[in-house]
Amino acid sequence: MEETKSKFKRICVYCGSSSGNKASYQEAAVELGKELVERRIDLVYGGGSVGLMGLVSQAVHDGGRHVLGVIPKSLMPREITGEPIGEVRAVSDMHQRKAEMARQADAFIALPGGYGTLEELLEIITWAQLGIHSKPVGLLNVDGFYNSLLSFIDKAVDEGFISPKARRIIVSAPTAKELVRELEEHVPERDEVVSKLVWEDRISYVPESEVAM
Ligand SMILES: C/C(=C\CNc1ncnc2c1ncn2[C@@H]1O[C@H](COP(=O)(O)O)[C@@H](O)[C@H]1O)CO
Repeated sequence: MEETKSKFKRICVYCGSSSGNKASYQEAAVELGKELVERRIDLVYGGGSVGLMGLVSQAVHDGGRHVLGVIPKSLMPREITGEPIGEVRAVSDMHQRKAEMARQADAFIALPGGYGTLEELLEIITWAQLGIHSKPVGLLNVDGFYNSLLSFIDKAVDEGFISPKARRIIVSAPTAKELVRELEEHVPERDEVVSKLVWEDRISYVPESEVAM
C-alpha cells in the first residue's frame, strides 16, 4: 500500500464501545484505521478493545502506527474495556480523559456510536465554538447514521440557536477517504469575539511543519 503524508500527526477517534448492528459500521471503523495508516497518522482514542473502538485501534496498530488509549482508572478492568492495544495512559476521570485526548490530537473524527460518542463529539464542537481549540472536527456519516443529528443541528441553525459559522465547524463525509481529505483541506474560521477569549487550558494546534525539529 502506498503511503501518503498528512498534515496531521495524530487524530482522535470517538466511536462506539459497541459494534452496531450493521456490518457497514464495522467495515467503516477498519477502513478509517487503514486510511490513517496510509496517511501515516497515529491514533488517540478512548482505549480498550470493545466495539468499534477495538476495530479502529487494531487496524491502526496492525498497520504499524502508534496507538494511544486514554483510559480512566475506573474503566481499566479488562472485563469492561477488553485487552488494551498499544500505549495506554491512565487518567483519573472522564473529564481528564477528554482533555488529554483533545490535547494529543491534531483533528477529531466521530464514527457511529452512542451516548459516549455523542457527548465527546458535541463537547469538542463546543470547545471549537468557544475558541478553546481550532482543530478540525469530522463526522464519518456511515450509511447516513448521522443524518438525523445533522438535520437537528440544521434546525437549531434555522431556529437561531447555532450560528451558520458554528455549523461549519462540522465536516462530514460518507467515507474515511473523503473525510480525511476534507479535514486536510478544512480552514477553521476565525471569530473575532471568540479569539479574544482567554482560556488557561487552550488546546493549541501546532502543525508538524511548524514544530522545531
Ligand atoms: C461500561 C461499559 C463499557 C464501557 N467501555 C468503554 N471503554 C472505553 N471507552 C469508553 C467505554 N464506554 C464509553 N467510552 C468512551 O465513550 C465513547 C464510546 O461510548 P458509546 O456510548 O459506546 O458511544 C468512546 O469514544 C470512549 O471514549 C459496559 O457497558
